[in-house]
Amino acid sequence: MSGWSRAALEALDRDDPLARFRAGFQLREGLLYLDGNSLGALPQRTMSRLEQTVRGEWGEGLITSWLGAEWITAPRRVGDKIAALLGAAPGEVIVADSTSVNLFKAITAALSLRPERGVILSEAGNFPTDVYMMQGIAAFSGGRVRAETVAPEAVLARLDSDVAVLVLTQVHYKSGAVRDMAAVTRRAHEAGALVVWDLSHSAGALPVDLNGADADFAVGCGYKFLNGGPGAPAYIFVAQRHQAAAMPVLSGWMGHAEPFAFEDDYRPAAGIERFLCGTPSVLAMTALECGIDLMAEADMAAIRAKSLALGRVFMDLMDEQCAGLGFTLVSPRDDAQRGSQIAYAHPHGYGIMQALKERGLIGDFRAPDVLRFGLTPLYLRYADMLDAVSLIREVCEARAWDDPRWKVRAAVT
Ligand SMILES: Cc1ncc(COP(=O)(O)O)c(C=O)c1O
Ligand SMILES: Nc1c(O)cccc1C(=O)C[C@H](N)C(=O)O
Repeated sequence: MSGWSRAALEALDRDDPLARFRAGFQLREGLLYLDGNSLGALPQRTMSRLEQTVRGEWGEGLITSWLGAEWITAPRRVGDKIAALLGAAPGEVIVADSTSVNLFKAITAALSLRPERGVILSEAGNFPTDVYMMQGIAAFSGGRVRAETVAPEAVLARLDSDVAVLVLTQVHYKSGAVRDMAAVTRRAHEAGALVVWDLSHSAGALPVDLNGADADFAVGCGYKFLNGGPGAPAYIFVAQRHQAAAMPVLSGWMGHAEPFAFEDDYRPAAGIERFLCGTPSVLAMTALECGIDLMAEADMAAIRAKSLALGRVFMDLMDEQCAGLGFTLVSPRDDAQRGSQIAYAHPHGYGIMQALKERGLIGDFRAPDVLRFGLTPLYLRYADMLDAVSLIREVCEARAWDDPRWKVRAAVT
């Protein structure tokens, strides 16, 4: 027995120091949104801010808004705000492009710092784009570098004098397991390698201390826990100590030392701006900034404490209500090793998730059999955990997965 009564959970909600944030999001009554680790919810303030940017800054100000509305400095301004969430210093993070593109930039910059080494290493089962980018870089290198993946538990032992760059995700997208950033970075540095961290499932979900961990490079998504909107721009961190020597391979004009000098030859900007490439999407950046500003009002220690507590409640209730229904916990039960999502494997995982979505619980399914439930402390309530698990039990007891509509998987799950 978990012992979690509705009254006890509602009492936790009443005492929740983050409770006020829920009203800051557009969430329809009755919806259980457990997918903020894939696409964060819409902050109310984003709508009015976007309208102001579109009508006033674009509509009225037109091109003068690049300076007048400070569009031109937005990548750095928003980057500095993200830096504060990641334990980085101002001038170490810039907002640009997608996470995939920033992976390319970070990996190639790291390779330029280790010209005598030829292996880009990652773990099997990492988020695909991280490994695909490694493979693309290796293919383009004409044999100079090789992309290699090993089993997660074999990564540290594989670090030797061949490895130039280690690419890892701090919180695993499928299991939610957390890597110890400081310990892994230390081991990589001892072996002479640099590390690129993908923080897509960490930023805004748990305290990150890039400089405390002596991190080299990091990248991450703006549209998950940072609530920046679908396709929000991503960010890249380059430690101050690497910035002067790390050469951008995507040498676009926005990363030039003097973009508006329109020189014939590329000269990289002195600082983090060299990791800009082309013109940023101002509307998307505006929406991202709203999400970041909202996140910055919350205490990260409170976010982490509530995220872990929501997870414990969810797992306790699953143990109690869904025992014997075919679920296997995929996420670590230990708080210290878990990010902000709970994943279960189930042989009918896809059908179960479709049935849940029809009934108002949105989570997601990751092939071949994983159901993922994202726990976003800014807008979820403890009582939502009980509603969610009760619905999961109902769907399973009714065998609602067994529906001809779900014999074929949708392209986006
Ligand atoms: C760990 C991780 N990296 C990268 C991405 C995505 O990168 P992009 O925004 O380039 O699609 C995701 C999710 O889509 C992810 O979970
Ligand atoms: N980036 C996504 C997209 O463009 C469509 C649907 C989902 C996504 C995701 O974010 C997937 C996500 N990174 C994951 O952890 O699985």
